[in-house]
Amino acid sequence: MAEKTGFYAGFISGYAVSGSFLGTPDVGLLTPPEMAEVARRICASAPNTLFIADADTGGGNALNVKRTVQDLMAAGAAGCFLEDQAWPKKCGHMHGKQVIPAEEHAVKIAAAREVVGDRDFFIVARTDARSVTGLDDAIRRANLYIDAGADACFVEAPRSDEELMEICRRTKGYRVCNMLEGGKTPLHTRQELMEMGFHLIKSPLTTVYAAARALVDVLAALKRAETTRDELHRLTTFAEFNNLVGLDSWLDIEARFSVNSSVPKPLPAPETTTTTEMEKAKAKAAAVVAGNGATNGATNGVH
Ligand SMILES: C[C@](O)(C(=O)O)[C@H](CC(=O)O)C(=O)O
Ligand SMILES: [Mg+2]
Repeated sequence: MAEKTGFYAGFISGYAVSGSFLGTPDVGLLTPPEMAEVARRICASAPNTLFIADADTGGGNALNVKRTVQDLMAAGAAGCFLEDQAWPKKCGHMHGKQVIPAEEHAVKIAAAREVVGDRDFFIVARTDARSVTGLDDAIRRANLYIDAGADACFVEAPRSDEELMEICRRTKGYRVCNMLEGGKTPLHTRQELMEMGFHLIKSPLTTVYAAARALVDVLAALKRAETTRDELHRLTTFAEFNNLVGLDSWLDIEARFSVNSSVPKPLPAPETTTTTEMEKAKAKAAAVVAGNGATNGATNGVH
């Protein structure tokens, strides 16, 4: 849906996958192999979209980071986030977070960089230190992680426009900003954040919250009225949904390769659908990531 809407990149949110895949809050229950499996399915269903996956803490030390990054690359992701929380982590906007020593996380970022080598995979180093040791330490950590090999830094959960601007003034590399509805950071447009100095902007929970709102409301209506005949405006139509999941292209294969059809006709050679280097560069330079969750609200689109 994000791809069809015109987003060319998306974020696969740990919070959203915890909620939709496990039915649990984002408090360290989702494991890296589960995230890699979801990422594999999402990347396969939208092969022309770049996806950055949330790798949380990477699952442990440098060894776990190596496996996690390799798995996400094999899944088809274009990049990942690696954060400096102590395990079990919590959603960045929740209370009670703890961080590991900065030098320990810098080593994990360096390990991720080594695994990536000269392949094109975007590493975002996230720090959760703002609510633990303060903004100055968070900024120091972000710069340390850039020096260790991250492409971009993400200071999690700044609390005001002043803090957003301070982060842009004092951090190196590409900067990521998160627009989380109901979180600690004021909501801004892509343009406003880019003017402050952010390069990659995501709305990680927009789709999962929109899907949850719709499900809660329609189920309540069904329970109350015991029919949905007056609720059809809340739903996609049969045809609309079939179109979203590409029914026509599958029916075309069925028609051409059924036993009753004559000799199957191969399609003309497809146009190149792989992501070009230019598109990847575009995503690195200036992207707005919107929460992408498909039907289960697990992922986000990017402008
Ligand atoms: C972006 C995020 O990593 C996610 O999983 O969606 C979140 C939300 C956030 O903290 O900004 C998370 O891990 O908590
Ligand atoms: Mg997360």
